[in-house]
Amino acid sequence: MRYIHDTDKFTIEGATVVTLGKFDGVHKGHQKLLATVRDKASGYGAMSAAFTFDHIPVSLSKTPGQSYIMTNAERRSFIESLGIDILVEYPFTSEFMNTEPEVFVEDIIRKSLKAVCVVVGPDYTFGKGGRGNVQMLADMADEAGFELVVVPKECYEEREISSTFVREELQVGHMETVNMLLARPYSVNGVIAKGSQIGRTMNLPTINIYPPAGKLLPPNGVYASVTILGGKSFYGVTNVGIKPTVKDNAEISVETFLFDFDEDVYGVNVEVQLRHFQRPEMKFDNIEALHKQIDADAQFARQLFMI
Ligand SMILES: Cc1cc2nc3c(=O)[nH]c(=O)nc-3n(C[C@H](O)[C@H](O)[C@H](O)COP(=O)(O)O)c2cc1C
Ligand SMILES: Nc1ncnc2c1ncn2[C@@H]1O[C@H](COP(=O)(O)OP(=O)(O)OP(=O)(O)O)[C@@H](O)[C@H]1O
Repeated sequence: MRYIHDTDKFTIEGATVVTLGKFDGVHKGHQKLLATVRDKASGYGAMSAAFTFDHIPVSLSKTPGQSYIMTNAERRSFIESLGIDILVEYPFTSEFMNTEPEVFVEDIIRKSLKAVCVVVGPDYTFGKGGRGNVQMLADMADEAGFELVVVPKECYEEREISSTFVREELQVGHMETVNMLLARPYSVNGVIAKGSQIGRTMNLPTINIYPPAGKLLPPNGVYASVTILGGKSFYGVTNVGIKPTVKDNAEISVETFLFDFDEDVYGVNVEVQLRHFQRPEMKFDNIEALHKQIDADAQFARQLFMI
């Protein structure tokens, strides 16, 4: 996949079929758009492209101080896995925010992207003050030389799927719903760090990762999880939180006890998929009480996974 970023000047040799938006989480609705882009691109013999932004300023987001379902690196790698040829991560500057929608269509969609087909949802808006919309795209399509495809909204239980919907469910730990909306498991990716090694003394070897800043996490607590490590999947149980029983700092870690696994793995990249919320994180009176609870957590997760 060609990855265009950190520049507002780019040219693409040849035509594209493009979809545009924020694509946080790349949920089921986004995936439908991207699948349409791929189909249309093969019909046109053009390249498939997604146009998004490096970041949306917090002041503009619907939820102030908002974090994101996916980091840019996660979004990029998932979009690549969907077989998209070009990803543009455009700098979201104040100059860009003030671009009139007609100028956006002319400069970006027509000249830079050389779009022969534009695929969006019915509520797509763009340009200064969000004045550009699907009607405007339809009015400009002939002259600008592209076909406009408007994909109907994908719904879940009668509500339109959106990144906002995913965030709401994630923040209350409804992992089954989140994973349904995302059409895949929500995951946290990171490099395995050394913990304080207390786990080993409890006969509970764990892998610790520190989620990147800006990554939206579900509530602190214990989750039945599947970890992808070295191309293999491992069932386990994961604590998201600050380990109040043993730590006095507030750094959030994602710590997983993998079932039937006993290797020293540090510095390796893993993906921890959170499948089911089991209980909130708690402060225990002593390590023994904590250990007993973790045994019960592991048993519960094993039952859930039927292993
Ligand atoms: C499944 C699981 C559940 C946990 N639950 C809690 C908890 O409720 N409260 C807490 O303080 N720590 C909890 N922890 C974190 C433990 O305190 C931690 O595993 C142990 O202290 C080892 O930490 P270390 O990796 O930094 O050595 C949990 C860990 C796991 C793997
Ligand atoms: N459920 C959906 N079905 C089909 N297309 C969708 C769906 N949700 C969003 N889209 C389209 O995907 C593109 C990118 O959407 P974008 O990420 O900007 O918004 P969103 O997913 O609705 O999230 P937010 O809640 O932040 O507004 C837009 O063209 C939008 O219309």
